[in-house]
Amino acid sequence: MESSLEFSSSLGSVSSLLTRCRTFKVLMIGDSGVGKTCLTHRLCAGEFPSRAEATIGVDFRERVLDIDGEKIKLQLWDTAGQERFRKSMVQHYYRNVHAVLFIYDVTCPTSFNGLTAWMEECRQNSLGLDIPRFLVGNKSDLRGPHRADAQVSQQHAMSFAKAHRMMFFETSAKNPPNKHLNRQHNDQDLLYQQNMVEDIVLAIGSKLKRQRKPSTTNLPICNRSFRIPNKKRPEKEVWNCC
Ligand SMILES: Nc1nc2c(ncn2[C@@H]2O[C@H](COP(=O)(O)OP(=O)(O)OP(=O)(O)O)[C@@H](O)[C@H]2O)c(=O)[nH]1
Repeated sequence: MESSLEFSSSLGSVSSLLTRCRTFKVLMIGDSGVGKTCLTHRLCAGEFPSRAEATIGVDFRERVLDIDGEKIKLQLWDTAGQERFRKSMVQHYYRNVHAVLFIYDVTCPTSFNGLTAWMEECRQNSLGLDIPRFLVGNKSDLRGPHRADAQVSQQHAMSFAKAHRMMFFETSAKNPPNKHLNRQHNDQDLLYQQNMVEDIVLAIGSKLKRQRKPSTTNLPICNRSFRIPNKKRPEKEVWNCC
């Protein structure tokens, strides 16, 4: 009896080992301070980190999703926004990328204007237009009725997303999402949702699941960090960009 139990449990482990799990590399890019690290934590661990420091080189986080019975692993590459912490890494960022999240801060129009430069960097690194792109306006919890000129309007961002065939989300890595606020869909690839961190993960996973060339067995097996050695990791400065 004991041995048959052992046998069936080892069969279970073998079958779980054989369970298909495709890994996709997802690049998080955007100006320094827009919240790439916090959003990566939130998307993968479901929480806002208690401390945020400037990313040096790149950090990794992973999230495994079950989409219609298939395991999809998203490997989020949280890249450095500051030029001095990224310049020697840029080529690594863009190798074998399956999706890109362009992130800006909704309370910082400069970070939105900076998206063109990030798109240009993608182009220079031969990122094909077939790679799914997502536009994410972060820090929606800081939106207020005042100083509309110091915020990026949702209409403006939506037009940008539509023009560049991106799926658009506005969210906050900090505040819990409210699934029932201001939700609008249309049947195009463009999707606008307010404050839905979890829906961003699902949208990326669902989009990638439909991709024909998903397998990335050549991705490095790396759990968390890939940093430029011998550089001190400074505390994040307070951001007053706009
Ligand atoms: N209020 C609010 N603050 C946020 C949010 N996301 C990030 N922050 C804050 O914004 C600052 C920068 O966040 P990071 O996640 O380190 O920004 P980053 O884009 O990774 O910056 P780099 O690593 O320099 O590229 C930190 O002080 C965070 O606490 C958010 O959704 N709401």
